[in-house]
Amino acid sequence: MAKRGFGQTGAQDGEERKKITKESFQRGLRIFSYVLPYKFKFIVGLAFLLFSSLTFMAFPYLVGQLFDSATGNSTGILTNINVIAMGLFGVILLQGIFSFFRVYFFAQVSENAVADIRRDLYSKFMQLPISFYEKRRVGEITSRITTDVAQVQDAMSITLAELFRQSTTLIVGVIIIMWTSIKLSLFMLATFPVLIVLAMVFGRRIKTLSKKTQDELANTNVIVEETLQAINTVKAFTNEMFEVNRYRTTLAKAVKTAITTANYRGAFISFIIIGLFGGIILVIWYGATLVANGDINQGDLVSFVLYTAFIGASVGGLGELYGKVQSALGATERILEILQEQEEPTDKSLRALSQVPRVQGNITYQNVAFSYPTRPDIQVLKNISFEARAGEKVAVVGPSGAGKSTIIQLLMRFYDVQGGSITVDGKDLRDMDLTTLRGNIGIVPQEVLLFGGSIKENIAYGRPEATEAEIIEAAKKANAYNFIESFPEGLDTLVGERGIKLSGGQRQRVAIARAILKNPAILILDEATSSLDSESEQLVQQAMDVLMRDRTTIIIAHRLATIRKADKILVIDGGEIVEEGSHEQLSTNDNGIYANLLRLQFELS
Ligand SMILES: Nc1ncnc2c1ncn2[C@@H]1O[C@H](COP(=O)(O)OP(=O)(O)OP(=O)(O)O)[C@@H](O)[C@H]1O
Repeated sequence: MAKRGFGQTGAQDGEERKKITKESFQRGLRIFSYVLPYKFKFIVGLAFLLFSSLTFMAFPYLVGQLFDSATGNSTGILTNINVIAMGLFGVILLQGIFSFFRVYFFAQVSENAVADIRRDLYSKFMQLPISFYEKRRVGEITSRITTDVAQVQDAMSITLAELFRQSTTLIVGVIIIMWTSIKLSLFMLATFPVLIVLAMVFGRRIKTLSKKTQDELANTNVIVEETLQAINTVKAFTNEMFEVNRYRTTLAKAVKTAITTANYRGAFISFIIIGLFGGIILVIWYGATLVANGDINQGDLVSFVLYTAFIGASVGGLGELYGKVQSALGATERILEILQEQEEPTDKSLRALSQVPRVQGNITYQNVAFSYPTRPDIQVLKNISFEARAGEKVAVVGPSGAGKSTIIQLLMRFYDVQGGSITVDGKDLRDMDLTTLRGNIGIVPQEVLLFGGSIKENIAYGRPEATEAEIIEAAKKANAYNFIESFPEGLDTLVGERGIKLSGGQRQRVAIARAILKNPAILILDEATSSLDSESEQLVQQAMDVLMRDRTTIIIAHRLATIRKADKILVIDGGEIVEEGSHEQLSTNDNGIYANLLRLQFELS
């Protein structure tokens, strides 16, 4: 079967960080539908956030009062130094308590909402058609559920809170200073537009650079993932150092960009510091002249300076937050894009295989034409017509790349045909429910992939509701029970990454047991090209024979023994059926392709 091999790359789709526009912001807000189920906690969290932001704003005021009462200029209700100091402690205490509850509630909302997003994304991944996966790299897709979701989580818990806090500080701060002294406030505010314009120019540059850093880092991760997945291939080709160099080069590029970004970020931060403190010095200077003229008193100047520092910090903070909101919006859009992808039309109401209506298994291909969605210009199948009646065994043979696996993929409706039609029991696959179709097909692939877990779980994958007795029976029929029993833990023996490694023949027999348990009307066998030792081969063959009984079987055949038993042989070449008939009919035609294939390919098997 055609596999997506090592080093194969899918078309990479753009991952631009979206500019914040009204539309992107509105689209981004749609992710908040995930917050809706937790809206009560969210609102309580927001309230605590507001309380903590507001109490903090009392701090400069009280410090001013403290200063006034110390210098004997006190005019307000607060005159006693001790009372004011207590008040300051009170403010900090409240601030601490409010912050705790703010974090507590926001964590509950964001953790739950993010788990919901992850669950929906994963459920989507499971239900998207194969063609979706062919256009993308696995690393790219997994980063949706990891990196992008983490960014959204950050946005929901930290960024949003910061945004809210900084904005409150800015607005309330400006109102308070205006109220304290209009003159001084206007003077102070005159220095700010300059700061803001410069911050925006800086911010934009940093944003593009951060995106570049992210992209380059993603490239390095793709190398890690691909090579780890295909570590055997890397080692077989002794390409370890080649890969290390490839990684090193890509990493070096990422580091270079990251450092440039960091330089800009550093410059940005020092600019904020210098600008901010420069501004404060100017304000103190002008404030001092106002105090000298008796326009305001000393305590007011102290609070004013503190408010100015708060306002300055929040403006600086908002600049940084802009970038974060932007990344979060980008991540949100990428997540929503996936959530809006069209799923395969499976019937989710059919919970158990036993509920799937059984077909008889009459298969007809009528002038089928097909090209893969990723390569629409290459026609892989042309005008394929054949029939497999219920219970018949049809062997598909032909050179590599002829289109054998494609014929099978179309039967499972991994893709839709572009011309002609495929019917099962006279019904077009496109009009058939996908769950019914696939529920009636069993497959024993060439390379059997077992999931991490016990042998029992792996066999039960064919029919999750099966009882232990049924699993054992299937294992026996598949000639698998003997070797399973020889393991100390029997059916509970773990396989896969952390378990025992089964041999090729054993894996195939587990796959056969899976298919027997599923008991499908239609069977697809993709014979292994690599030969097993003769004993194992015989066991597999026997098991296959049991499995094929009374089912319509389509076999991508590589062994003469299998082909001989077939009711019909289809010889495929260049995406077309070039010969069709029984072994006896085809092998007598000495000049035929089949006879030639027999000589070249099957003679020795
Ligand atoms: N997912 C895919 N996307 C694009 N092209 C594909 C895909 N799978 C297979 N092809 C192409 O379609 C053609 C037929 O491939 P297919 O896997 O059906 O051949 P095959 O006869 O099964 O070969 P083999 O015996 O080597 O497995 C090949 O040219 C292959 O490159």
